Amino acid sequence: MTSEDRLAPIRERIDAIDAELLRLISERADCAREVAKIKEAAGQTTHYYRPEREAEILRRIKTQNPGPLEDEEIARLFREIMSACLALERPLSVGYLGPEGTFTQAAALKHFGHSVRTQPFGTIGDIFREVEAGSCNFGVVPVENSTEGVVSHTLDMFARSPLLIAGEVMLRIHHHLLSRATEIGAVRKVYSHQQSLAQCRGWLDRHLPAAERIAVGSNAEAAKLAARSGDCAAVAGEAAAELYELRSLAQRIEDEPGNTTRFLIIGREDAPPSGRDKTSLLLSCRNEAGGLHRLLTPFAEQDISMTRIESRPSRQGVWDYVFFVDVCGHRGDAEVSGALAQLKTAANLYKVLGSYPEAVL
Ligand SMILES: O=C(O)C(=O)C[C@]1(C(=O)O)C=C[C@@H](O)C=C1
Repeated sequence: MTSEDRLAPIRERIDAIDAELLRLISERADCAREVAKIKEAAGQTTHYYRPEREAEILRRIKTQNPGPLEDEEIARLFREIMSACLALERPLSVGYLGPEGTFTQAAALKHFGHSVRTQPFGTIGDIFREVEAGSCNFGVVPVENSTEGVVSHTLDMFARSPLLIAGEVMLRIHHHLLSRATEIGAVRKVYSHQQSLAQCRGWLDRHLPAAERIAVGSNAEAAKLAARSGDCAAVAGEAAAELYELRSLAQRIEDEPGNTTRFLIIGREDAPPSGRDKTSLLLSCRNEAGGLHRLLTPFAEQDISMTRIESRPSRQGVWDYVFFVDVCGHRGDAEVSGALAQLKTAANLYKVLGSYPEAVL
């Protein structure tokens, strides 16, 4: 029997499975239409997107996954099915830090799937403004990188904005050296976002010590610039290579192999409880011995884990600081709401930035 003969019956099985999958996915899409009708009747026009429900579904799929596909892979497939179902109910528009091809766009698509309308904006401030004005349903902004630390501009925007955090996305960041040149030796200038240059500092020192490093607004803009001249390169992601037709001269040049960026989903509302949530807060206390310790004591007393604390100058006094704090749990949970009530009375500044599901994908 030839290999073609052996393949034929398996392909027949695949065709039958595909027909069944198609039937089931269409049936699921019909259910989404029913859901939309109920939401419409209830007048919940702003609640078509349900982050807590999506997080629950993805978590369940991952625990039920029998293999052989990886949990992440199967969750990505379901992510896209839900994205298409939501688009049938009501398409979402999502603003991100552009231009096209940035990691922020990749984060937006990872979180919402490919059926949303993504819209690039030039600055983090523009994204906040557009979501506040209602021209985008949600925005996606970078907040911290595992190698380079916090994106301070994003944190500062929260201090001034009424927007809330409705979700988080973790994205593994792989940087490549992209150019029209055919070899690394021909590269005289390297463009990238300053964080990316910093994340690849060691590699650039070793392989391109003489090349000039130029910081620009985004990795995608760097790729655009690199596409203009044969002796330039960009440090950017895979999406930018395709978009700007650049050759990848070296892959995965980041100094830390676990390099991950965390992005936040910002919206006019945060998310209802999903069972595994985080709450982000903006706090400040009196500038005195033990002030911060006293402020955070309610979390310890209620056994609430703090996953992050970041300090930023308050811009009000020379030595005054505000703290960005993330804790496990939803602000509607009894322990968290108890701790928050205590905190509110003790803090100089107290602002809940939102409760939202922990990243699933
Ligand atoms: O359950 C809902 O409320 C739905 O709208 C359905 C659905 C889904 O496809 O499962 C779609 C979009 C929502 O964001 C959450 C879930």
